[in-house]
Amino acid sequence: MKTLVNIRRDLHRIPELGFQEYKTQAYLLSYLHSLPQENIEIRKWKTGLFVKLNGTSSQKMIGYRADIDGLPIEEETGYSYRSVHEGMMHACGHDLHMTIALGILTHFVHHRVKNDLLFIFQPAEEGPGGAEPMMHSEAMKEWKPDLITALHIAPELPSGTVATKPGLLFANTSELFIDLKGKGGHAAYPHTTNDMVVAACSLVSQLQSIVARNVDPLDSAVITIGKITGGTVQNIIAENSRLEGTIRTLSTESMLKVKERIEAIVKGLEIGYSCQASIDYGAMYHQVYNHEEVTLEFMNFVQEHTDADFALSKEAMTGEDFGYMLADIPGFMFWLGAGSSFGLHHSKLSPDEKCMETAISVMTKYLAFKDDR
Ligand SMILES: CC(=O)N[C@@H](CCC[C@H](N)C(=O)O)C(=O)O
Repeated sequence: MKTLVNIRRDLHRIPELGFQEYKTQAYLLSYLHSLPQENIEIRKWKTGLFVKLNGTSSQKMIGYRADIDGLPIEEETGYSYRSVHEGMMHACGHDLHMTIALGILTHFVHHRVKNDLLFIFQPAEEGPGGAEPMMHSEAMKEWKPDLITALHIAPELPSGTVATKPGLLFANTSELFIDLKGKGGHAAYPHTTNDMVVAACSLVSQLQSIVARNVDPLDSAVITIGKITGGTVQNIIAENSRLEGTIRTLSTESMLKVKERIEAIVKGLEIGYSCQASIDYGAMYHQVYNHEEVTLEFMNFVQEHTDADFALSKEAMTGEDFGYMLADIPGFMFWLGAGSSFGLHHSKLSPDEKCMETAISVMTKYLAFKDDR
């Protein structure tokens, strides 16, 4: 049997983007098939999996979700087990999330509980979002959990720390794609063109004013443009440019306000730069809202019945489509400290693998505790 560390490293080597997690799914299936099969039911869903462990005398179904996709980042960790997929990396800890889920699942294959347990290996968390369509799947309709939980690694917290809070944990998100089309031409004749590199630069600056001047400072919002492309070569004025980004807000009102302002600014840009613009909001994620009672129970449980250090979280501007699951099923998400000096979405993210043992110990104890409640 492989160790958890070996499993994590195997998965780390093969990061795949959303809905392309074929090798990952095959790896997970091969591991699951190596376990005693008597009480396991497995259903594939696109590149994800639903894995049900049948309880001994089930009254309830408890769900545990792990996301499985990687990011389009060229890894720079220097690990001997670094990604073998060029330009892709598990830079958000989903390799650890999957390994932890397998660790919990394996424990309960050998130590059965009364409740049914549903492990959800979900594709495309980074985009375009697997949780919402998974919620509408046949498997989820038949195996809908009564309670659902998930974790996310937190590189900035000491390894093994468990952190969460009742209520709002993660922001509402919307992707943002803006395409600009003007008039290209010779670099030496700017007066005959409408330069879309200049328009894109101006737009990025104008977008900054929305959070600074249109959103209530006590109701946080973020607009990040993570990628700009435009033009063809150094001595041609660009006819096209494209901005790619994301919007984060703590309230839905602010999300609407931000979008309204983006649309007004883009209209102004069209007039000012004699160009055409189009806006696409891509994937939007529901906020992650932890159900009060069950989250408080978990927080007390961690402090009273486990060796893990507990910290009370603040809201974060990260997004997570697990929010869609929590919108329909009671439950909670928590951060798991992973002690890395490089953060999420960084090419050198190096989580401490020992945090996986803590998570498995906390969750196996907690799920056994929930068996009588
Ligand atoms: C935990 C985490 O980092 N999640 C991602 C989710 C991204 C959603 C979507 N692609 C977007 O950019 O809005 C995050 O960036 O917070």
